[in-house]
Amino acid sequence: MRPDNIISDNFDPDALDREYARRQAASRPAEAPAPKKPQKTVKKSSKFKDNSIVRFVTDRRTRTFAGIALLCWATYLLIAAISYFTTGADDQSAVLNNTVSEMARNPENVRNAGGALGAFLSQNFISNGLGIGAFVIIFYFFALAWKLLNRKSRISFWSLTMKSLIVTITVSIVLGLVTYSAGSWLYWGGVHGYEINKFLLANTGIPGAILVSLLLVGLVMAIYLNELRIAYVTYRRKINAHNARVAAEKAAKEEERRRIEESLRKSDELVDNVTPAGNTVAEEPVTERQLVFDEDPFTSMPEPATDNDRQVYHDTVIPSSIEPDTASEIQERDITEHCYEPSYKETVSEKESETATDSEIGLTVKDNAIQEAESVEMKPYDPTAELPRFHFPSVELLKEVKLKTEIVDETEMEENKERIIATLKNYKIAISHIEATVGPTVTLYEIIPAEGVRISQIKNLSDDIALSLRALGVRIIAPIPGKGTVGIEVPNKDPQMVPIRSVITSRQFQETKCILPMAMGAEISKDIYIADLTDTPHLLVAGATGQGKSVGLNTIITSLLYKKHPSELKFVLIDPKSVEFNLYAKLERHYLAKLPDEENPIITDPMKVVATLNSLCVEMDNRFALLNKADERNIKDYNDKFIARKLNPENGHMFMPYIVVIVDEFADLIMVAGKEVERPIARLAQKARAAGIHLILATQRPSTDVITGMIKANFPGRMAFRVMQMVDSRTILDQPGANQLIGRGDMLISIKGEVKRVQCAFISTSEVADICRDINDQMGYTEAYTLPEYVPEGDGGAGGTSGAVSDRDPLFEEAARFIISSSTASTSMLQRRYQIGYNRAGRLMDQFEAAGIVGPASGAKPRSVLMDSLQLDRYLEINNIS
Ligand SMILES: Nc1ncnc2c1ncn2[C@@H]1O[C@H](COP(=O)(O)OP(=O)(O)OP(=O)(O)O)[C@@H](O)[C@H]1O
Repeated sequence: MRPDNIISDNFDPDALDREYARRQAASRPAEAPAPKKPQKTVKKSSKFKDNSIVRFVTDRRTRTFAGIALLCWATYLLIAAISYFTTGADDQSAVLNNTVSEMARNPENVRNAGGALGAFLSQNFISNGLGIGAFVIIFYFFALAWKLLNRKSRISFWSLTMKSLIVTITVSIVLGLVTYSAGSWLYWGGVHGYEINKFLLANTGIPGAILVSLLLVGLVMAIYLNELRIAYVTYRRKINAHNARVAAEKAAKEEERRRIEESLRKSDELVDNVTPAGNTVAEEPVTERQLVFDEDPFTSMPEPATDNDRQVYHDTVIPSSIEPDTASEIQERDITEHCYEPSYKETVSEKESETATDSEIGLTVKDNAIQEAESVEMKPYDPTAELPRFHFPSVELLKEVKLKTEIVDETEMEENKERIIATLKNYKIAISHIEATVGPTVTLYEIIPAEGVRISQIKNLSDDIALSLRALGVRIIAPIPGKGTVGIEVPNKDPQMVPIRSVITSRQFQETKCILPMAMGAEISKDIYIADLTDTPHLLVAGATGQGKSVGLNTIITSLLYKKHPSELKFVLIDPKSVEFNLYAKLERHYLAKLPDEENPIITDPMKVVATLNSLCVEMDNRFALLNKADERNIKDYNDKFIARKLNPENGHMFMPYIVVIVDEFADLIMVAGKEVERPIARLAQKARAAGIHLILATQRPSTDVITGMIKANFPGRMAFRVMQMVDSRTILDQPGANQLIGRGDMLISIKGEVKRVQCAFISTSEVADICRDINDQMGYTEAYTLPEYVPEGDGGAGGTSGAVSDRDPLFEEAARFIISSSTASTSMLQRRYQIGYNRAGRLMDQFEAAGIVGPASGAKPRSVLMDSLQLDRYLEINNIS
């Protein structure tokens, strides 16, 4: 028997095999041949034997027997050791001069409760051995016995042995020192403690001996401090859990009490309404119950959920004068109307159905009575709990830019004023008042025309005013909506940039209540302009090249990153140019959403864009299904309900993050994928808002072939940077103005029909990189948010791949010839060649595969072409295709 293996914490039968083999090998005669071979033989030959030993040792009965034996042994030792303190002095001479059997022959000479053996063991373990430290050994035996008897015990054999040993030695040495000079019949630290201290005192003096003792005490404390801490934490946790349970029960009871009160109150009203006027019998129970209530409805009234509740409730609440049918109706209506809390409702419904059968009053249990699990006692769901330590990027990552205090000097302003007045005068337009507001890039001169002046007259003078002011891009707003004035925006000679830091640290942004705040920059009034993307709800961004679109998109993303936890927001970043969004790839595990198995978190391949957009449509549909199931109409209410734990995750409910889809260079996408892209975009734009999906499309070319009527109609939010032609301004804003902007982030934003001129906040690429790095350095999810898989129509279906004539694409023959002539077959090639979308090209490729023209797909590589043109001719002929 190998006790080590029996009592080891992590018992490993293989280890037992190995150990056994090792010992067998060790016990072999020295002249045994080369060590390796025989060892193997031994192992093999003893396998059967080993297994039976292992089975025996690990058998539950063996362990139990060993445990009980050890327990008895430890108890015996304890009794003998305790008895030793009162009998040891008397037994000492007998023990020292006799053997155990000699003492046993004269039991009258031994007083120890453990008899001769007890006296012998006590003397040798305590006085001659470890002193009081021997008790630690006894404790050790108890602990081992417990471990053997209790399989779930988490005591580790080696840890227990080591710790017991250290404590035993410490107790022995420390007591040996403390009682070194005490004249006693016993060595309190045992001979062991005494001898060590004798040695230490002789060699190191008192300080050396004390230091050794202190060192040992320190070691023991270090070992047990952690254990004590763990024990304390476990204890606290138990106490807290208990308190929470008690509080929850109390809250639940309180809630139930409130509901019952409410329920009874309503039934009173119903009874009053149903009871014929002047019926005195009806009044009695009400008064009675009111009296009962005044005492305590919970002690004096039976709870409706108990077995007799229906009857009591019936008897008390519903007057006997009411016809049974009416009574049951009242009951049913009352309960279904007022007991809407699921936990209670379930109970009541069950009870009701039972009672209904009993009393045959025909109560029906409504299916919809069981709603989503609601638990009053649970804390609200915390979506951020998975990443509890996530912190928003520090504003220190954004550069502090020293701004000039004076953007426009007084003389410049006065000169401009004079020129405006003079120009207007030339056209016989008199003004009664002029006032200037200096913004970061433009100054707004607000004039109040004299009476009788037609506004349109001023409107037509923008070019003349621009000429006289020698300024580019003068914009006239006539009249300024909501004010009785005409505005003339004149660019400042020295436009000022608006650093993103000033926007992010602004009070407006810090205190904003917007759900998805886009802090875009500063208005002319220098107020920070913040729009809520959820109100927008989809945004078109346009501007000629180099006018600030990309910076604008970065500003939007940054302001969202500074406000939304990764659990609340996901981005789908589409960048056909493959340059703008690369930096954001670092946000993958925190903020990005992508298709399953997609490697690149930034979508650059137009074909994948189509798949992603369609997948977003599936996500939208899935979300709507959940909203319907939860009886909610939009994501906000749904999430609120989920947070309040009124929706059961087991029924598929989950917290939904907002999804913001941003496409940089939409024109490129439309050119490649055309309708294939436009269709899902239009679908999303029409419906996705309620599902928390918002789109931002940016384009350099706001022409009507890119921003089609369908797109325009569904994108109410517009953001226009400088465009070169008025027609582009009209396309994007439905009015001129964007062509008069001065560039470098100067923009017009139209949200909910209101147009504002804003200087877009500037964020540099290095700042974006720093923010992304800061987020990436923090703990994130294991992967990006996974969008649902999208299976293109016809994929895998008979129609798509069968190659049936009716399903065959009209381009089949032409495209097949093209593929054969070019000896390569890829979907993107077909798309480019025939200007078709990804889905159609994919379908064509499937038909080619079904016809045996091309081989199966092999990852990203083009498919192999399996036919030559002659074979193709034959195929077409046989299948009657031409
Ligand atoms: N808000 C701004 N404040 C100050 N300067 C800006 C601002 N926005 C853009 N700029 C300047 O204009 C340059 C071009 O901006 P950006 O890259 O955003 O243009 P774009 O419209 O995206 O161009 P493209 O369509 O060619 O990508 C920037 O490098 C910067 O110098």
